[in-house]
Amino acid sequence: MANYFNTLSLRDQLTQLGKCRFMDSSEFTDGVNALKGKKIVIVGCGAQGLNQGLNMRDSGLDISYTLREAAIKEQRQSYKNATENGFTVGTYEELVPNADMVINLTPDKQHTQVVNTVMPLMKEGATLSYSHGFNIVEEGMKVREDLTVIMVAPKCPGSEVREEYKRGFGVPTLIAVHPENDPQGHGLDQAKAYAVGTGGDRAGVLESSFVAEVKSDLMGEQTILCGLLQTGSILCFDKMVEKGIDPGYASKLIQYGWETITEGLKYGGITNMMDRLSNPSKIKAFELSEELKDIMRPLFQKHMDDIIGGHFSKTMMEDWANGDKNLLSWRAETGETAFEKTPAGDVEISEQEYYDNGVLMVAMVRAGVELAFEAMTSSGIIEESAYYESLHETPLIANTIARKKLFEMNRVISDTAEYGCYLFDHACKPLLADFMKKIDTDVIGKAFDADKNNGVDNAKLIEVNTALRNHPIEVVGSRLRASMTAMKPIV
Ligand SMILES: NC(=O)C1=CN([C@@H]2O[C@H](COP(=O)(O)OP(=O)(O)OC[C@H]3O[C@@H](n4cnc5c(N)ncnc54)[C@H](OP(=O)(O)O)[C@@H]3O)[C@@H](O)[C@H]2O)C=CC1
Ligand SMILES: CC[C@](O)(C(C)=O)C(=O)O
Ligand SMILES: [Mg+2]
Ligand SMILES: [Mg+2]
Repeated sequence: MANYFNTLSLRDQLTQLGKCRFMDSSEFTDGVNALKGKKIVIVGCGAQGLNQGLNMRDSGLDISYTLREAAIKEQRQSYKNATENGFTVGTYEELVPNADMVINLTPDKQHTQVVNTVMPLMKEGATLSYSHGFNIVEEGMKVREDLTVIMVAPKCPGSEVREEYKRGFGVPTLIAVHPENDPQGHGLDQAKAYAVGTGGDRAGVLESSFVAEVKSDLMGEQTILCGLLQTGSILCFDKMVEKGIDPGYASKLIQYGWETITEGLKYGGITNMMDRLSNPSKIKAFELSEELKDIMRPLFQKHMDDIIGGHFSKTMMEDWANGDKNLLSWRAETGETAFEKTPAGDVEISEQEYYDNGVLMVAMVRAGVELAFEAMTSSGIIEESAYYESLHETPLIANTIARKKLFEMNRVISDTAEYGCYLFDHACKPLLADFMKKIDTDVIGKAFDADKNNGVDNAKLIEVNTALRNHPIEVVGSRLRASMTAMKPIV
């Protein structure tokens, strides 16, 4: 199998990378009808499998789970997830031959083996679905010609797919039909019905391509969504402790701080997040973030280049072949960091204090979101898609850190995202070493405007506000958020 993207002509690469159409809510009036009464069998019952299945069943669809035999026999967690929630569970032989749609929600590393096992059992004309296109795009999986191949990719961790659905909202979702596999021409209708089933249509659906999803998803998760939140957590915690801030306070400020400040981001973009700071703090956060952008830009660009060219997927697949040696040692290393090992203190931190005492965190979020967006859009990824993969998803990942720190984030995201997160973190920490030497508690741990820093130059403030409000991510963001009328608050 060869990297599918690299086999395309430049013209086709650009067409597929740029495929992205924000769908109007009127296109979903048929609801789940295209899948109503169809037998839908999900392979795997982990982060995405369980939560998508719960939503789709609540939306009136017929969902059951197929697991590998050992998982059923040993009653593993995936078996418990499915049976304790009242779903039918069966082996591949029992459930796949009758399925109208098979949804592959196993880890990306397993896709070639899973698809090669399941495909011969699938009935003529059935549909195979993915939630991430790695297997098709990076590994070049060829699927039987009579099968329809679609993708419904929630831009969010599985846990939040469920939480947002229960709140009456949903998560932005990319849908796509693989151009090589749409023999009956009904792939798009099925993908739309599936997105309604998970609640994705309430938050916004992009009709995209496997290629655009993979390249943007990998970029978002490696950089702003997971990589920078990990780097920022570790660096900010270590700095506060070095400067004498109580470790319990520092731990709490970071664990819950990302969630609190990015809630402002989710509602009103970077403008609103920065507006939550006092004017002197906002100017300071702006200056820090400009400096951070200059330092980190080459790293963001390298990640984008490695993703587009296939170097990232090649090296990750080498680690798969090597028994996940890097992934497992990096995971263990993360568990040993002082931030991870220091429990949040029993101290009250008000919502506003997370902003006031977290100026550096706000600066990191602004820098990371804008850099990821800029790197994606300059590589041919459309702005709407880049917005979801940077700004919109950051709060959803931050929610997982609030639950159980980096351990929880890395547990909930896919193994692919976790690998890329560590890769970025290892390159980013040394890059920020000199920058961090200059950092003191006035921008992390204490309020910047507490005593002497409480005046502003009007001209400077106007310049900062203009720069923030006119960034292209703010322009596309305010348009997209206008359609998210059912968004519900978290904190
Ligand atoms: N995690 C996330 O939030 C997101 C994930 N995605 C994508 O969704 C897909 C699923 O990822 P995710 O939910 O993280 O996966 P998980 O790691 O949470 O899911 C693991 C599930 O797959 C099963 N599984 C593992 N290995 C095999 C195998 N060899 N054969 C059959 N079943 C196997 C496990 O069952 P058992 O080991 O018990 O047999 C378990 O049920 C991926 O393509 C990912 O990129 C997309 C968006 C977000
Ligand atoms: C953030 C990573 C992700 O792409 C996701 C939750 O959307 C993943 O692969 O887990
Ligand atoms: Mg994703
Ligand atoms: Mg991903």
